[in-house]
Amino acid sequence: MTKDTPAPILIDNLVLAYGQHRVLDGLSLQVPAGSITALLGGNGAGKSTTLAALLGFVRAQSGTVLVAGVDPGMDPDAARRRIAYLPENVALYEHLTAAENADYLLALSEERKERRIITDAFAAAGLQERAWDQRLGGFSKGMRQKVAIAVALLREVPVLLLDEPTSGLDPRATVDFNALVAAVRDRGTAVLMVTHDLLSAADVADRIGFLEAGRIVEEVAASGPERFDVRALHARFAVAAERLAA
Ligand SMILES: Nc1ncnc2c1ncn2[C@@H]1O[C@H](COP(=O)(O)OP(=O)(O)OP(=O)(O)O)[C@@H](O)[C@H]1O
Repeated sequence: MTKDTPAPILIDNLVLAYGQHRVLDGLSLQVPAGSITALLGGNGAGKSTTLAALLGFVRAQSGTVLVAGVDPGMDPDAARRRIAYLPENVALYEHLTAAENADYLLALSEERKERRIITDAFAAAGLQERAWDQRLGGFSKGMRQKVAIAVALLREVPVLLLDEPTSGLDPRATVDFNALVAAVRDRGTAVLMVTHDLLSAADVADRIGFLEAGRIVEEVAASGPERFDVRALHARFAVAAERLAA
């Protein structure tokens, strides 16, 4: 990978409106390979819309969106083949077991793996062995996410999108989840995480971007001289959220 390699997630000057309502207004954001960016912002700031644009669910009025070099507006299927996506409520099949879910989801994306490879990924994701052949019906949110992230790990895609992944997780499950996301990052994946959880973002992200009025108003780094101060950020973020709610 050279310095000149384009970032797998590349958004430049994106303008996107629902009817008359302009939600993204000149949004620019790049997530390089092997890094995690957390996108924070108040309710309705456009975080999920940003993910929808990357997934090709919504089309922009102007600007550039590229997923590993593919424009999701032009070829949404090709873009989605390059993305592992965990929506806020992970969609899995309740009547199938964890292993059957993984098998089925991998078959859908034409990336079937043998059982041993699937169960190795479950183990890496921290899903207990006794859950591998249980139906999803009784699984907690944390367990569902482990299944989903195991599938994401197996797909070996360049981009991972996470929508509010730690909402509803207890602190232990949040720490475990963040460790998993860091492991995915360390394999070279570009990770974009939408969240309200500043502490969790500060724990795992390399960069945090604040979305307000349809664009990134501030971006901070997790290491080096620009390393952010979580308390100062929290104070600023709370003020921004109040301003949006007003
Ligand atoms: N399909 C849609 N049609 C019309 N308006 C929409 C649609 N989806 C989202 N919006 C509006 O766009 C704005 C941005 O919504 P979005 O879901 O992207 O925000 P968000 O930052 O993810 O919010 P939250 O933190 O509450 O999940 C909101 O005002 C929302 O009502």
